[in-house]
Amino acid sequence: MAFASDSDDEQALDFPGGMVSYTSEMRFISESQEKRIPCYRVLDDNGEIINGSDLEPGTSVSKEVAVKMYNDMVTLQMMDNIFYEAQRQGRISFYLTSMGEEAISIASAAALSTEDYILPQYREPGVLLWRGFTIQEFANQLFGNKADYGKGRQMPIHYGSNKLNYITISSPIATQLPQAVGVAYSLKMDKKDACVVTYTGDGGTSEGDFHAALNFAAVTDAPVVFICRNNGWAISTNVSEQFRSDGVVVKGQAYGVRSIRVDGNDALAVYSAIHSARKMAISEQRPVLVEALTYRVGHHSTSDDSTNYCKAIQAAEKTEKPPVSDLFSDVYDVPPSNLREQENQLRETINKYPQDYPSDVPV
Ligand SMILES: Cc1ncc(C[n+]2csc(CCOP(=O)(O)OP(=O)(O)O)c2C)c(N)n1
Ligand SMILES: [K+]
Repeated sequence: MAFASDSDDEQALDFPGGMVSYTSEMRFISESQEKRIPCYRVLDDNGEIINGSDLEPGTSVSKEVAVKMYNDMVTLQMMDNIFYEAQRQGRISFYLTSMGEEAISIASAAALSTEDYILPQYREPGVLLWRGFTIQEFANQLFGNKADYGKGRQMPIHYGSNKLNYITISSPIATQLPQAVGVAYSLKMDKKDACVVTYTGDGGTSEGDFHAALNFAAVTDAPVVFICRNNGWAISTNVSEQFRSDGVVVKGQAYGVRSIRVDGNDALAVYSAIHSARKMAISEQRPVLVEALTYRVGHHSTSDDSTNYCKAIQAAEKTEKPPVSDLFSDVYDVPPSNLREQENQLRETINKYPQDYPSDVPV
């Protein structure tokens, strides 16, 4: 049996990737850290800048940029409301809103150059809006008309724009991630002063493509920024059923990718983090992972009814209604005759017209 000694610990193994020190202590690496990775924010709960907060040095947001960010976030909400209603009216076949997640797409777009390539998931039309895609251009795609750049071949919301360096959305989750690394590698070979920014939801990180992409980006030193919108849900699957790790941010380190967790509802924090991430990606030629914590305020899409996976709602819906007799009890110790008469009349009416009364109320 070997005993631990200090001198043991000083010995090291020269192994590909660097020196590995020896230890005679058998210690498994814990599956979790004691404390969760903190979430970077700049604004407090009231939207005021926190004193001494760490905005990236040199990143002051001009009034013009701040106003455009606000305008675009409001425009995105209005656009979502109108197109959502159009879908409900049967005028388009499908729609998906960004409600609750506007700050991630708009503030990240604000921190980029239009030379940077975007490989989106589907909840980032805010980037297009920021870059000047018009409401008419969105509408043309949604209606699949002749003016749609995709010639009506795609489902609604699968936008794309050559002019704006926004690669067309494809439905299969996470395929854009390894593709983004390929695009970033080509920018690297061409020595371009630009990077690739690719988006995924937390659900996308449960796909193999996410893991392949992070590793691929790390080993090719590709200038790509991965932005994960962690809104806690992949349609009806909660993150607790998707992974046991501390969210998504910790996966970066395992692949050798620098990473940060940020408050996705804090537009200034998103702007600052993406501005820094872009600079690191280009000047240091490396990938960066950003996990933005956020909430999906609406349904997943028009094909989904999220009240179905509210557990509370399902349980309440399945529980029997109180019986008819409860309508007449709990007021009088001995019900007066007129009340008993009303109860009898009600029961007779229900017996006569059962189809007009809810079947789940015990008579
Ligand atoms: C490979 C693949 N599997 C399943 C689906 C069906 N699907 C569409 S969206 C979605 C949820 C994705 O969730 P997430 O990545 O967290 O994004 P969010 O919708 O929350 O923005 C799923 C499972 C798909 N499009 N592609
Ligand atoms: K995709």
